[in-house]
Amino acid sequence: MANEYPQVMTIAGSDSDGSAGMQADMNTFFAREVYGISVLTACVAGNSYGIHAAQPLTTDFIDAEFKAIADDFHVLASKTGMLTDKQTIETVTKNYKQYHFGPLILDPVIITKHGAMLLEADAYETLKTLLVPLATVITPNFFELQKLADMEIHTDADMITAAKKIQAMGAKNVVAKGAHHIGGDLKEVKDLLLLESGEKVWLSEPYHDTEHINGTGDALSACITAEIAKGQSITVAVTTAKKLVNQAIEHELAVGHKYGPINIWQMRV
Ligand SMILES: Nc1ncnc2c1ncn2[C@@H]1O[C@H](COP(=O)(O)OP(=O)(O)O)[C@@H](O)[C@H]1O
Ligand SMILES: Cc1ncc(COP(=O)(O)OP(=O)(O)O)c(N)n1
Repeated sequence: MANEYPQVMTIAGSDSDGSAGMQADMNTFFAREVYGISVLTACVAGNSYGIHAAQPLTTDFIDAEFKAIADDFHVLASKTGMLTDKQTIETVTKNYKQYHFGPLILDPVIITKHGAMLLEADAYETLKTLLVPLATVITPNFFELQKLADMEIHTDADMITAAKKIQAMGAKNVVAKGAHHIGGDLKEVKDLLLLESGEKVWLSEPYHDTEHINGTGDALSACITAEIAKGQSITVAVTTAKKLVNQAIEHELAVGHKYGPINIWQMRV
């Protein structure tokens, strides 16, 4: 029977090494047993050593992808990834408002953990004003949190202040990642979930000392998207994603010669 299987969508760039971007999103959707649909925004040429080149797709082509999906599928939840520039953000916003693609999980990809910039600096304001207000969940990493909230973060209290600032921009629920960058204790990795109600939940998992952590942010936001599409609450979806990404980091996958991917097969259980 048509349209019975949970369908989710990623609006993201392709990462040629398979570790991050659309590839990580689709692998995560598969692992979490939802059907993944994709709007490709850009292509990245890279490998485990880093990113070599990036090419955005035209806005006309992105429009055509959205239309094709809207004409045929019943998307229950969606997520964003790499959006490159102002024009792409404007196009994504226009399409998101025009069609029905369910709750938006906004992964505000600005920079990878190895320092590659995936969003042009003059697009940060556009991201804040157009897409942040549409987000049911936003998942900034430590750098993105500071950029979006326009403040430095040194303490847990700063994390909370920054998350509240992003909520004030219109995002309903904020997952502020990477509190382990604060202080020297690397036994655990802590993220803050600031819920729409104002409740704060600290999510903690063991820290793993490995270089194979490409795509963690993508897998986390894709897993949240999948769990929400399956009907889970925000708290359960985020807690499940945090636990499963941790499992995928713990059982690392050795492919490539430098910074490898996480092991998304571990996210099936
Ligand atoms: N070395 C690590 N060990 C355990 N968890 C980690 C490690 N590095 C990142 N994480 C977790 O992976 C998730 C994604 O966070 P992060 O890597 O900061 O995002 P991004 O990929 O967007 O930069 C977070 O839940 C974070 O706590
Ligand atoms: C095409 C593409 N999109 C996103 C990323 C970054 O992925 P993310 O999981 O947010 O960050 P890292 O864990 O890879 O730092 C990417 N590399 N390529």
